[in-house]
Amino acid sequence: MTNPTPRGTRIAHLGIAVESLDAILPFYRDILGMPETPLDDADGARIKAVAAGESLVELLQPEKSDSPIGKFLAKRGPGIHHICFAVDDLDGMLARCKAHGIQLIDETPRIGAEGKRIAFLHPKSTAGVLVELSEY
Ligand SMILES: CC[C@H](C(=O)O)C(=O)SCCNC(=O)CCNC(=O)[C@H](O)C(C)(C)COP(=O)(O)OP(=O)(O)OC[C@H]1O[C@@H](n2cnc3c(N)ncnc32)[C@H](O)[C@@H]1OP(=O)(O)O
Ligand SMILES: [Co+2]
Repeated sequence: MTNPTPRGTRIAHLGIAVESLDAILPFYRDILGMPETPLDDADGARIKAVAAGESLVELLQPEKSDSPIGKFLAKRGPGIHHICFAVDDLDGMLARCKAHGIQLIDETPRIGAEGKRIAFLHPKSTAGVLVELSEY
């Protein structure tokens, strides 16, 4: 099988569902010393991000209970919510995933919190892990 991502697939970010940004941000930013990076809020969540080298950690606090993060917190409590991989060609990768039977949540890419094109894959197709793909 040909490698569709010549630069390799790096982790763009990890998404962590949190009850309170105010309570947890100081751990990452002030104790661990990870620089805060401004991001837009999205998908009914307030988002704060800190840098981990070339990757980010997104802290996601729900604004409403029926949002993806609100439902996740209610069912599972705080914890790792999704992993995001950067790919060179998002449209090509979505077609490739679909051709291999992976269920797409977003058939059409949309703009994520970093202003990049993103799309999610369903956790039922990916061993229970919600996967986000982001174009470099
Ligand atoms: C895009 C902006 C930003 C960025 O980085 O740029 C973000 O990352 S925002 C992050 C929040 N946005 C999303 O998560 C969008 C994608 N997610 C979804 O579309 C939904 O959350 C979905 C489809 C994964 C689940 O929605 P649904 O309404 O079906 O929720 P349920 O609670 O009924 O869950 C059904 C089923 O899926 C399991 N589930 C849900 N979330 C996760 C998860 N994060 N990881 C693993 N599994 C998950 C849930 O437990 C249910 O399983 P079941 O066995 O049926 O109980
Ligand atoms: Co994300």
